[in-house]
Amino acid sequence: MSISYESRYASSPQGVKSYDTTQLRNEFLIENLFESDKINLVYSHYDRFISGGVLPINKALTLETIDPLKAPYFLERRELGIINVGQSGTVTVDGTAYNLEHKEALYVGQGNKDVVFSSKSSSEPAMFYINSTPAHKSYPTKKIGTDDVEVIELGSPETANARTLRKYIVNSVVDVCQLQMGMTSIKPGSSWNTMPAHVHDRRMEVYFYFEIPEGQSVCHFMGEPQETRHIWMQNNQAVISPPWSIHSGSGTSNYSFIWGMAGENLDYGDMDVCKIPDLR
Ligand SMILES: O=C(O)C(=O)C[C@H](O)C(=O)CO
Ligand SMILES: [Zn+2]
Repeated sequence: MSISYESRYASSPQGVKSYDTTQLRNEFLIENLFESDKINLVYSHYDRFISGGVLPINKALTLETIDPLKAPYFLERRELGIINVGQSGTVTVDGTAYNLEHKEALYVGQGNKDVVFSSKSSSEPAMFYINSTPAHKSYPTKKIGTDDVEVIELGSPETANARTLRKYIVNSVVDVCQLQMGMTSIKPGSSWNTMPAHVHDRRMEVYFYFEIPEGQSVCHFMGEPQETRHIWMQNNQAVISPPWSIHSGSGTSNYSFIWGMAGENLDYGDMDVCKIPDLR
């Protein structure tokens, strides 16, 4: 089989207070997203959010249904967001081919039966990072190129959090049921993402860290604002953030990450910001 999945159940904030490093990592860290000629998925019970990596090298890979969906095909009741963090590739949706270059994205609406991923070159493969959430309506499939995104500059070098945030799959760019996805790149010399930190109890979130240089790492902070924990992240790993948790990180160099979220509403800005001196 080219597709494999793992289920992660929800944890309460009370329970997480007593987790040691191993249990924290087992519950929230997603280590092996990209494996040659495989689709690796993690099905989180927070908002039934699926995160995955697709790495076609020698063959095309089909997004087949998985048992937890109990559905005849993957997108029967789901929508899908794809961002290519590798080289040139193609996603074919019910016979229509969409070429995705580095950092281009595709939104695939609910009801599409066949989704097939391929790379243009096996020596310089595409790497498709994917997020999928339950969907109640079928919206059109749409490619989002690097010129289509909404760009916001955040932070400053003085507070070590200068970064560029790009909104790819948000409802001002593409019609969606509940999925939101974007990419944030930390500027050289800065290290912090999402600082001041925030929570949004209406939505869970997953961060996928990439472009971390060899030999460097990102320390990701999670937990209730007054009860934080950390997880050391390596390149091309993701981390699940429960709705009650902050999600922020500081790297030993600059880096990028893809954020994806789902839940109650589509209001990107309705986060509850935590005052930095109040964090514990
Ligand atoms: O650097 C940031 O700030 C972010 O990228 C924040 C994420 O977009 C987020 O957490 C949205 O809720
Ligand atoms: Zn957030």
